[in-house]
Amino acid sequence: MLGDYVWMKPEKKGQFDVAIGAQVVKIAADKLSVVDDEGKWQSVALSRILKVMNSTSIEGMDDMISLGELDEASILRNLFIRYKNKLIYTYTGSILVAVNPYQCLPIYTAERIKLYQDRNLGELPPHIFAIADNCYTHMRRDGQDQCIVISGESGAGKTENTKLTLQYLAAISGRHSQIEQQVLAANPILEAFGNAKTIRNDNSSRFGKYTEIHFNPDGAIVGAQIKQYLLEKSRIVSQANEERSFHIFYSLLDGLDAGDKQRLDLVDASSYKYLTEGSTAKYDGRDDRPNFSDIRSAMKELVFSDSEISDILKVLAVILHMGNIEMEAHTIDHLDATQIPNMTHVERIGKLVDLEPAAIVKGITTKTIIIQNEPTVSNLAYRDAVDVRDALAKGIYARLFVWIVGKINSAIIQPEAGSCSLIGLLDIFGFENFDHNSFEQLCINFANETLHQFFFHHIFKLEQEEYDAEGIEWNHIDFVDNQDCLDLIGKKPMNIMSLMDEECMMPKGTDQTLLAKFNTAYSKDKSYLKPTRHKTNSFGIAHFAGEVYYDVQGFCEKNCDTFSISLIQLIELSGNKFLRNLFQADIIRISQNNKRSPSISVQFRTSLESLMKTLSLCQPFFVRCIKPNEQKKSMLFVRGLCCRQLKYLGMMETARIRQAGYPIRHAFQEFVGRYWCLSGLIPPSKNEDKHERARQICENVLGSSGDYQLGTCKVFLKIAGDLHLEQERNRILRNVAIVQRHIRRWCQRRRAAAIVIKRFLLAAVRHGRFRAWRSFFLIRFRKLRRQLILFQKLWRTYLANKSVNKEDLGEQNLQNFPEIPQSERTEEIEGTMETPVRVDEGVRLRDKPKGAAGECRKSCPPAVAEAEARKGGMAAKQKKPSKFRNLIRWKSMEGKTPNAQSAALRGWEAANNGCQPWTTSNAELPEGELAPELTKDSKRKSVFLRENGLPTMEKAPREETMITTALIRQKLRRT
Ligand SMILES: Nc1ncnc2c1ncn2[C@@H]1O[C@H](COP(=O)(O)OP(=O)(O)OP(=O)(O)O)[C@@H](O)[C@H]1O
Repeated sequence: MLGDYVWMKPEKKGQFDVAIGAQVVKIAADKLSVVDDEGKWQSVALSRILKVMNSTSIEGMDDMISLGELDEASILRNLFIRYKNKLIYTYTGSILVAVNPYQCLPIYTAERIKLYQDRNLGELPPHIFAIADNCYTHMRRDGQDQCIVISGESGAGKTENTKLTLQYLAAISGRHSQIEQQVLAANPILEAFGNAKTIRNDNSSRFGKYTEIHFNPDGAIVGAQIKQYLLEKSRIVSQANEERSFHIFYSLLDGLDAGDKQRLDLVDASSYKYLTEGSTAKYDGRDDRPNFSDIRSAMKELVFSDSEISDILKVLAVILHMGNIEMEAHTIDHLDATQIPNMTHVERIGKLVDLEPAAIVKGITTKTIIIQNEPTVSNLAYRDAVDVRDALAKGIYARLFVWIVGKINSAIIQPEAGSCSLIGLLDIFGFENFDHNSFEQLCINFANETLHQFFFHHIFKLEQEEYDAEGIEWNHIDFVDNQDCLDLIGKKPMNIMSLMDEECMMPKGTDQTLLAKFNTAYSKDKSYLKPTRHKTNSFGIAHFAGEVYYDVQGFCEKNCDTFSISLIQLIELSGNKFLRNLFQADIIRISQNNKRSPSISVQFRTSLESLMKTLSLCQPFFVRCIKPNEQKKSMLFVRGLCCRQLKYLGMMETARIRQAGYPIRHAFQEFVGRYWCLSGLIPPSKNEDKHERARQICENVLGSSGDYQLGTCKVFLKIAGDLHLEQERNRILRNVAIVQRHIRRWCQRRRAAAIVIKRFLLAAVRHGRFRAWRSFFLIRFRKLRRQLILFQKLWRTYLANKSVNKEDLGEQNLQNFPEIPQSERTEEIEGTMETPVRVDEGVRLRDKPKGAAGECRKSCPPAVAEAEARKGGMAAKQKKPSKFRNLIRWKSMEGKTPNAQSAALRGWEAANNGCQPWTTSNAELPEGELAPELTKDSKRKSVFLRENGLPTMEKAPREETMITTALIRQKLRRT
């Protein structure tokens, strides 16, 4: 149908040509017009159309194993579609495929780092940060060492992804300490001394690197260690066209100031033979001058001392001068010899490292051999002398590089880091197949074969063996095992490398005799390819990534790493301690009469074995880097090149096995321990059947999705199943955390409140405030009690008054109060004073029998009455409430001593306590008119009056008070 996507057969039938996707734009009778994935319009016969494309392949998927059709064409298209959309990362299960974008993408920001933190694999779009985070999480969760193996061709992006991983780990580990800065600072130094521009990559690592990052139990970086493998030291003396030597030389010559340059007798890069072989001292995209200052500051960060930096610069200058030593063929006594016509550079070297020029000349133009325990010196032919000179330069640089790595390690390795967990990052040279391959390529490809086996061993062999052992149902997938190839190069007893070693020991061993031995020994080996007509000096090996032919020229010399005794003796003569120190191990070896150092192949195999041992102890993650084009251009995806890399990396088989298999597995105990919260709220007991509980959890959460299988000891999960379980667990834990947070907050607040009170009381007691607070509360309590009593009183009074005839009590206000005749008043006074009547009895004074009162008066002489009045409360209480109570009182107290008057008043006042009398200030009473003694009495502040004889809560209005005061005056005057 129009608009449909289809698969088309490839035009060519090459090894790496696979079906291409296309969209149908026109349909004719026997032809289709299509636009293919590369944007080409084509009119194709129906026979070229293979099938309609699966919907998953049209837009592309984050994870290859989700593709509906899993073959080379769909995997390649998936990468292509995503690459076009600047999505350079894609998963194949837990394996990350990274296509080099050759441009800066805004996907490595601090926000991205935060985004990927604590996320499960597959939760977010594929990213190198997701792998790094997963690795970190696994390390912390399981306490197991982890490693990330980053592989791919030269220029595929291994080093960039290693750096990004390192930056991510430094960012999330959270301590931001000096050690993190030091670990990051190691990179520019290593790149300067170990990287160079090659045809394939402008910043190619010419050594393998395994970086171990050590973390403490809190997940913070506490140290690191770097291991280096097989530096390509031949680059020091020669480079292919358009290639350069190691970056440091160009940075040094561009970045050094004039004074330093003069001191080292250095000029610009174009003046040095060792730097001009490739005729590209400068290239776009690299500025060597600022790089040099970066390198120096990185060295400072890693505690390189000034004298060490100065010595390093001297050694580099020596290497450059060495390359410029010109030699001429010469004969002495009819024997080949070499002479040095111009001694300028020899003298410069001598000056820099404190060596006699004659000793240098002797060292590089002659050789010392021991014959019958006697050292015999012979001249070297021109070619041999050049080789010795170059060997000296290479030897010095290789040892300098080892020393620099050691120096970095001494700054970043933490002695206590032994007990910590680690994450290892392996950035090792990819598979190499050039037009001309030599000994180095053989070693590099051997390392790649070993890593490939590690990868396949992990992905296939172990996986299949484990499925079988656990009784998991799945379809077996065939894969190509590279064991034969490994055996041929370096594993079986008589392998290529051991034959090389043997040949190096032979006095007459040459590269040609070595090749002849290979041809004889491996003529029947499937992986060995005999020299062809065009490649007579080469042998081939059928690697997992294709056939590679190696030119044997220089094999023996490179493998033996001949660094003659004469040269070691020359170094020993140097007054430069740093230089002598670089050769310390060789000097010791020579002094112990051990003439031979282990061959390069032996050293390489030993370090490779140790690396594989380390990796096998870790939980590995794999990042497979793909180089999309050879031109280093952005947005250019060359299908053939990518397809080749996918094949070499075993991505097709990987995708299939990952799709069919269960990459994540947990022992029952561990699984139940982690996910028990997904099957109710009861934690697993010790004796519980963990298999049954694991089954319950899987059924609860994953149902019949097929994302899991239960083995005999383990739960096997697909990525999707694991992701789902993790998400569910996180959801439940989040909810639990919310509840816990509330409870904790409540408890915390209670505890905090108790602490505050306790603190306050302690402080109060300490500062004497406790009493103040106590009295404060007591005052409040008493006030409250008084108010209650008052209310009680008022209520009772009210009840009592209710039963009293209000008319008889005389409801007259003060304004129209009638004049009281003298007689009446006296009687009243007398009656009142002498006849105690209880108010609450509700009996009027006048109603009481006068006789009783009279008798009382008679029986009570004035002294007794006074005493009565002094008693206060009782007497006053018994008096009938009256407007004139005070007058009566004063009347009755007339003629008494001021003290008696005052006492009577106090008694009265006490009796009226709580009755809220009218009060008027003494000050308002005219001085001398009313009880002058009273006003003089400082304790008395008020005269108490009663209103209508009834107790009241209301305060007297001001005018009434004044009237009352006037009335008192009037009454008193009258009396
Ligand atoms: N993720 C990326 N983003 C931007 N540019 C990248 C990325 N990855 C790689 N590159 C570019 O590709 C170049 C080559 O990458 P890198 O040096 O990492 O390759 P390599 O695989 O380590 O090569 P070699 O094996 O030669 O060291 C880098 O210098 C950089 O310009």
